[in-house]
Amino acid sequence: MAIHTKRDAFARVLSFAFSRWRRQPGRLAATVALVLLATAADVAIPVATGWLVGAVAEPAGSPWRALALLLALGALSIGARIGSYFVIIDFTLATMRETIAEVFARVQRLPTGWHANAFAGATVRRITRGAWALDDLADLLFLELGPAVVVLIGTVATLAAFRPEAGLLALLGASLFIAVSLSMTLAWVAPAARLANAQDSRISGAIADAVTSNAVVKAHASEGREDVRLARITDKWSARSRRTWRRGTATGLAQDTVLWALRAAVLGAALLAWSRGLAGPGEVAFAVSALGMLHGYLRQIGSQVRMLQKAVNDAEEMVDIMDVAPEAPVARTPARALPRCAAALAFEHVGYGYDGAPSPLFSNLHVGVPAGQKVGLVGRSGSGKTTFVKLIQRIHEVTEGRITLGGVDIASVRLDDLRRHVALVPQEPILFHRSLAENIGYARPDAGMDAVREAARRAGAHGFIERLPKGYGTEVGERGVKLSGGERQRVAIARAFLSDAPVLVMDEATSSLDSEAEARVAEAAERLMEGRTTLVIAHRLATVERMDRILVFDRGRIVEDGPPAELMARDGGLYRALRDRQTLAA
Ligand SMILES: Nc1ncnc2c1ncn2[C@@H]1O[C@H](COP(=O)(O)OP(=O)(O)OP(=O)(O)O)[C@@H](O)[C@H]1O
Repeated sequence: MAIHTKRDAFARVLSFAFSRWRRQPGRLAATVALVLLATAADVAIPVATGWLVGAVAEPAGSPWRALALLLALGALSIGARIGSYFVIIDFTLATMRETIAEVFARVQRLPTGWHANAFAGATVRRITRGAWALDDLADLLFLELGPAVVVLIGTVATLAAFRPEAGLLALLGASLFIAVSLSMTLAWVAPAARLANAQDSRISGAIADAVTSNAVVKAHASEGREDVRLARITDKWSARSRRTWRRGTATGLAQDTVLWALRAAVLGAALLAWSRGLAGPGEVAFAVSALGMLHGYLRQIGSQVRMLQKAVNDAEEMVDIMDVAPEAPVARTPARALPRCAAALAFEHVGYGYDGAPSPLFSNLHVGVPAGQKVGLVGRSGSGKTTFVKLIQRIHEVTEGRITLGGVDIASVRLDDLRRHVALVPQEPILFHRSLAENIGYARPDAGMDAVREAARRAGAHGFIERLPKGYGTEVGERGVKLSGGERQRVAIARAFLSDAPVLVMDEATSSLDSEAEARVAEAAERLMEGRTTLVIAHRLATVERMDRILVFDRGRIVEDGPPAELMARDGGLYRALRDRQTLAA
């Protein structure tokens, strides 16, 4: 995650919000204009009231015109205010809709490493809380704080016109008040709120993590342990929130203290002037009423500044997401199209290491796979097989050398093109909580039901799907929990059939299926491999024996390379040792 200083949250969040608000200039201008109109009417109402009272006081005066004006101003104030609410409803909803879409689009495109470190639940919370904070932010700035500041400036200006020294005093007082409010909020409350919000996201992350793994929790009868674990996280959240809220309250106290100090200074000065005969009762009354007005506006602004801080902090973690760079769609220019037939694969002097690893996993890895060859990748756990296939999909980017498909450097190919070229059948297929038809069709959204059925047939999945009460319309549960392991694998194979990619990467399941299920999966896999360049991270002897060629990995190096029978015949070879122990990825 991008690291930011605590104080720049306001600048970052406000510039994020304004850049989205600017996309609706008409609604923005209408909101501001209507709010200003309503505010102007509000300010004029006491003036019209004054006329009315003045007219009544005069023996021959007629108050009716003043009354008509007063009613017209009242209607204008209500009409303009309600109008601004109607406009801001559409303005805010459009902003929230666009922001959610934009952040979701970014989250989907963030690198695998980011997702590996993020809790899904926390990400959801960051986005939803942030979107709602944008709603608060718009209401506060345009409907409340903005008009209040305008009125304050107007009041100070009126005071200054009437009594320059009173205007100066009001200006100094208001400036002191706003300076105290902003500095305490920015430097003291906001950093605490940032930590509280991070913990708030952790609560969502922890709940989602435990709920997602509920089967494991049940299997270990560890519900109580999970309760305690969550309580630890909420305890910390509560401590951090208490600190934030107390700081907010203390800021309110400081604001009130400044207001009362201002009141004491002004009244003290007025009374001193009166006691020396420099001011009459009229002047003292003026000072009292002007102060009362100022006090009201400043209090309002003070509480709005505190709400503004909350909205900014609530949006902050969402804005952070937008600062993380997405996967590069094309790492090196110019982008090239991958020919459909590009199925020969080559690693040319490839180097790659994970961040933080003491030494690179691969260095100078050099190996070619001709089109259509079936290659088994074997080796001990952690020897680099998974990383090898991830580099082909550009889940990680090589740091040295290059990988080519059909002679084209994959770094110069658009990511979506590359990934459509490589079908993946993972070890633990993950399905969407959607219908089976949607899950299989995911590989090719334009495929019709006939193509989906055909793919399922070839994957040996059609039979079990047809037997389900809702057939292809059956929803499979989150991540596919309602299907058996073998069924999930056949759905993943059906997906790969449908995508019809020239390169196939399979990570064979290590968990044992019963022999019948295993035979079905193996048959389907065999059919899928036909005519494709295939890389199988292989764990089963039967699979390995059917391969054209085996690459044996050991600590990031390919130590043996050849047909299975030839490797088996090598005395003292690693493949043979692994086979003798019957564990190909121990
Ligand atoms: N995301 C990651 N971040 C840091 N190190 C990683 C990451 N993924 C893998 N590694 C490390 O890289 C090395 C190679 O891992 P890799 O997953 O490629 O091995 P593997 O041969 O596929 O193992 P297995 O058969 O157990 O799946 C291991 O030491 C592993 O700990």
